[in-house]
Amino acid sequence: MSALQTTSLTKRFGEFVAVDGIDLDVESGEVYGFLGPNGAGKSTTIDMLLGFLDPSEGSATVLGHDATRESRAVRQRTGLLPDGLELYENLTGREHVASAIETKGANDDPDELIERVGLAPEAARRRTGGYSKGMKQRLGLAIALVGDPDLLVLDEPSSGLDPEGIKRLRRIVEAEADRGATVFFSSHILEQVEKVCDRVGIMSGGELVAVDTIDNLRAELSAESVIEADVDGAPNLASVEAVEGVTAVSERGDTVELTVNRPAAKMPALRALDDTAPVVDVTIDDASLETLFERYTNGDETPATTGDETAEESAPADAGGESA
Ligand SMILES: Nc1ncnc2c1ncn2[C@@H]1O[C@H](COP(=O)(O)OP(=O)(O)OP(=O)(O)O)[C@@H](O)[C@H]1O
Repeated sequence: MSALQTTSLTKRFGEFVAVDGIDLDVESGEVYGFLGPNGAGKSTTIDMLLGFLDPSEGSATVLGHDATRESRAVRQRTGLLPDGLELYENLTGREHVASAIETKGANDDPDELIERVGLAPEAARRRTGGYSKGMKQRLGLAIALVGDPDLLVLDEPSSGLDPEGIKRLRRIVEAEADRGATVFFSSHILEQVEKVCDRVGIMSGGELVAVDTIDNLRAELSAESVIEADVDGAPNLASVEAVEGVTAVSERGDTVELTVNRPAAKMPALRALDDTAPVVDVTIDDASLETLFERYTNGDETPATTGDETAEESAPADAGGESA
């Protein structure tokens, strides 16, 4: 069953097409990574999914509700951590969580949620005006978790988190998925998406340019490995080039560089080379997920490989310990 489905979902701002006819399909219980560099259209899509923006064309169905006409019903069952969370500076963190519980008619214990996201109880009793980015993100996550939502929409949730916060976020996402929630997780940070998501959709320039499981992306990636082999003697490059799956061969001094387009071609290529000149050392560079991402989003801004791991000025003490 789909938790979230869009049909030709489009958003134009004047002449500019921010989201260009995307067809998303996210299964119930799935952890879906919504990837793309800055400006790719992720936040605009999320705003349409939750009824904050009307589509210019197309439609979205979220948890069985029309995202535009029934946005209240969608939002009641969704926990959202928005990009650029806005807080009331004069209210404490705990007051924000308590207010979210009241608004949703939920019966969560605010202190439990605060502990779960790793915000120290003393920090939660302070006004949010002095919060660091990481503390705001933790608080935003606590608010998103209110009422055990059927769908969690997390827009760049790791932004501003330190490594401990990122690990904790991952465990929370996993626990939410185990509970049966669907998690829609937007990010330009590949490393985190790779670790938690069942499938990813890659946005570029407003278009959904790829959708696949991480395993399939990996398989496609390993399709391009570069092998550097140091040889003792003069190799016959033509016989290596003849091996199926070898796409490029070049020689630099005693080093031969081979590019293969599938994992199964690595050993035959090396054997063929070794037959012509003994191979004395080998390094294999399997392309990273980042390389694939760059290929799909070519021309767009290069994504970061790690989070904005900005140290929090007043890093919250680990109130809850490291329980999973
Ligand atoms: N209200 C608006 N008016 C005009 N253009 C807009 C508006 N909102 C977004 N855009 C443009 O639409 C494009 C997509 O923006 P969006 O915020 O959805 O991207 P994103 O993938 O979420 O990027 P980021 O990771 O930077 O948040 C950008 O070029 C942005 O400048």
